[in-house]
Amino acid sequence: MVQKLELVKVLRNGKEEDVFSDNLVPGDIILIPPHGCVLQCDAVLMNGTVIVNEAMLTGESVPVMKVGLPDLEEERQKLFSNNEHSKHLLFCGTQVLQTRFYRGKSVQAVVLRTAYTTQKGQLVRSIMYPKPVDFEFTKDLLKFVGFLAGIATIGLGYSIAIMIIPAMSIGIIAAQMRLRAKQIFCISPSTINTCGGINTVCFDKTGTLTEDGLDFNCLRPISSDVNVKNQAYFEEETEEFNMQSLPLDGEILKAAATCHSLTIINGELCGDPLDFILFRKTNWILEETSSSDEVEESSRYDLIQPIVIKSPLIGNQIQLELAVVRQFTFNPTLQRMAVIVHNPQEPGDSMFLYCKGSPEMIASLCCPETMPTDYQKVVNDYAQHGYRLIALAYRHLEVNYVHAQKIKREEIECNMTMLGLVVMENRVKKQTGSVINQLNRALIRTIMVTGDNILTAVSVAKECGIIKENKRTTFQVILEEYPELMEKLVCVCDVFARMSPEQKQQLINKLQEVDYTVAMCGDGANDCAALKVYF
Ligand SMILES: Nc1ncnc2c1ncn2[C@@H]1O[C@H](COP(=O)(O)OP(=O)(O)OP(=O)(O)O)[C@@H](O)[C@H]1O
Repeated sequence: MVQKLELVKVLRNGKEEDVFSDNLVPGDIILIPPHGCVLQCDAVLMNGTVIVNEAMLTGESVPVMKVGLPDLEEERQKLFSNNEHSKHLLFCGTQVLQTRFYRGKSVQAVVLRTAYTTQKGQLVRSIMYPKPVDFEFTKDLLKFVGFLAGIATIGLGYSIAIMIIPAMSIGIIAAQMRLRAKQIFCISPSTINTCGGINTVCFDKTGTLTEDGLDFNCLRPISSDVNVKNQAYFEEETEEFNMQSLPLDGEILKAAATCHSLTIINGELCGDPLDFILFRKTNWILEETSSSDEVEESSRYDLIQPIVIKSPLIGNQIQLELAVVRQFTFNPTLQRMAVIVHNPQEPGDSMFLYCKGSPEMIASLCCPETMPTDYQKVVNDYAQHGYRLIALAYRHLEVNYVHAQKIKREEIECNMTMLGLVVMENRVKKQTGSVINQLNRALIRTIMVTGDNILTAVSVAKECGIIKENKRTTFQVILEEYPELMEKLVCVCDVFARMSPEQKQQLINKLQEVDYTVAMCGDGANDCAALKVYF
């Protein structure tokens, strides 16, 4: 049930061997085929990058990119941790869609766990043998049965006490059948009683309360013409990316075209919807080199990772080609992603870092003189109207290819130049309002837990009926500085914004500590921790 019996290529004693998947042991080095495969164990990626579909574990339909463990002395000293090294972990049952590698070297991973000890194995175990849950309801039921039994012993109704347990079981079976008729399958029947007692439901915003897709609204480029006012300033709002009309020689366009984790799978461009919309808007072209032309492409781009982004061919304009040398994938805790880009027409040690992320985070990493004085005001104006904002920044780097592969992101994601803001619209789902309304009418409290900006969150919360008035707080500050206030705040606040995955989990814990019975509703990988606490 956990793993299929398949032949897997492993490297043992320096030789390639085919072994059956049930003979894999922790420490084996597996070779991942370039055309992909379904993984039969949990493993740590050692080199190259792979695109994996983890839908069967996380429910996330967008494929994710995993990168090889960095070959750094510092990294070797660290103890392996599932959370910290999640970008290097491949899970049993997930599907590798694509691999990227250099100089014909095969992509290797070290087996970490097999069979029932894998993440999938643990999931199967928890479904087959759910933990006995000590629900309040069951406790109360036993007390009640005890009470009736007491009465029965004094001769009033022995038969009632005997009947109460079968009656409860029949009730649960009937409830299960009603749920099944609505296509709701319950793996732990005792949970049904608890669901009846739910008085709080937490919702993730993006993709749960709002649509998965986004609409591009406009671009707010920043002028670098600091001579005029000695400070950068926002240019006019524009609806198109146009190289000629954009400042800084089109750096903002290059940032939007290269700073993403999109990939081509079966001829189709796949990835994060936000990245997808932004890239599509630029009209640039993404090319992935296949294994057959890998050597030729590698030599063209000085052996860099074979992702090439080209500007569209318009009239007799020169086509610009940029190669993505390294990707620092999006991390919700860091609220940003970045890429190192090289133009093969320029010297080998001239590279650019393009970074995009939340407006607050990117602003904190930019040089102050590159920031318009009204930056916060412009951000707040859009956020108050419910727009989703992404800031873009860049920095010139003097590093060669080898150095670019080893450099730590904290070392380069600083002293950047702010390029501008991308304004996106994220519409509320049609059914959201009625669901929230239904919950409110049933006197069930609704809470929004989101990684997005507080003003955007409040605007969306108002639109879908979660709040009627502004209530704001900064979760982390209160958690660290005033832990004694936390219990009171979780009882009154209805919107929790800029929440990292760990904070979402902490919030659910806190609500449970103050005796709320909490349900969590989320769609993304950043909700997994919070979803898990509920169970
Ligand atoms: N692909 C991306 N590239 C760069 N920055 C991003 C990307 N996706 C999101 N961000 C920024 O990081 C912030 C945090 O993202 P996160 O996924 O935790 O929350 P969210 O998507 O805004 O909301 P929710 O938690 O409701 O899904 C976002 O508000 C956005 O500013």
